[in-house]
Amino acid sequence: IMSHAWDYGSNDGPEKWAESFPIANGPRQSPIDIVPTQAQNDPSLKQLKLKYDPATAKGILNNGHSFQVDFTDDDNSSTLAGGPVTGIYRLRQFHFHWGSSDDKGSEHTIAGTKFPCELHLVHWNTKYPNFGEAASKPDGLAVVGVFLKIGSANPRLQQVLDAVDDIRSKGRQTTFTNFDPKTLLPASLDFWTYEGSLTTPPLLESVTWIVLKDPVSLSPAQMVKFRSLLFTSEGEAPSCMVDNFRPPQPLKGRKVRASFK
Ligand SMILES: NS(=O)(=O)c1cc(F)ccc1F
Ligand SMILES: [Zn+2]
Repeated sequence: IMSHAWDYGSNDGPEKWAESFPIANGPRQSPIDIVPTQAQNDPSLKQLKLKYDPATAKGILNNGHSFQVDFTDDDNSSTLAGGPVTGIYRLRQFHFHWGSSDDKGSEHTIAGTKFPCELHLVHWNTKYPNFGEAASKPDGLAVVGVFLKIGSANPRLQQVLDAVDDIRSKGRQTTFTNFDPKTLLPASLDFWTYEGSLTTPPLLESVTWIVLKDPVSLSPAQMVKFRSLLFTSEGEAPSCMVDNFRPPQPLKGRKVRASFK
């Protein structure tokens, strides 16, 4: 079989990942269930500073596990600073996780509540030379998580979803430019933060998670659009890209801090 073939199905799904990626049972795995009453307000947390230049949006790709919008990251045009991190982190890509029905789909949960979709904006620490190097360091990555809930249509998200028809199958990509991911964020940047990992193999324990408290909305029709993507390549028997979320992992003594009261 292909080396390190993993998926979300019943055979090679999350319960099996530890066989190829033993870190799956590590001390700082993601996602987690966030319990607001157990999060500690930390007044030392700075305001989250996000600066995104729409000109850095480059392309949109179906990678067989999700779809992602990639950004040029060869300068500090699109960055994250402040919040729980020190230094400057560069935006690399954003992607989503979603369910086959509206009652599941998010990776993080809030006191057991699942959302139909979750957005991840992936940034890497510029103290390292590139994303690949940073991804193997304990302070290498910072991922902003945003919950999406069913409600009114999200016009900004529609620009992303309009590109989905061109990348239906695994391996398809197309250009995607002039997009400001800040328009996908809620009004408030209140967040919870904890030390965790990538939520897909290789599950590297290099992520400072910054999960926004407030969700943004999308319409049922927009949710259906996510579910029109395929895990499979052209020519393979089609398999709908749905339920591409890892369930919450053990906290193992970690503290979740809140930027708000
Ligand atoms: N879902 S995630 O934000 O943890 C993630 C980001 C990457 F860049 C690569 C793998 C991942 F699983
Ligand atoms: Zn993700």
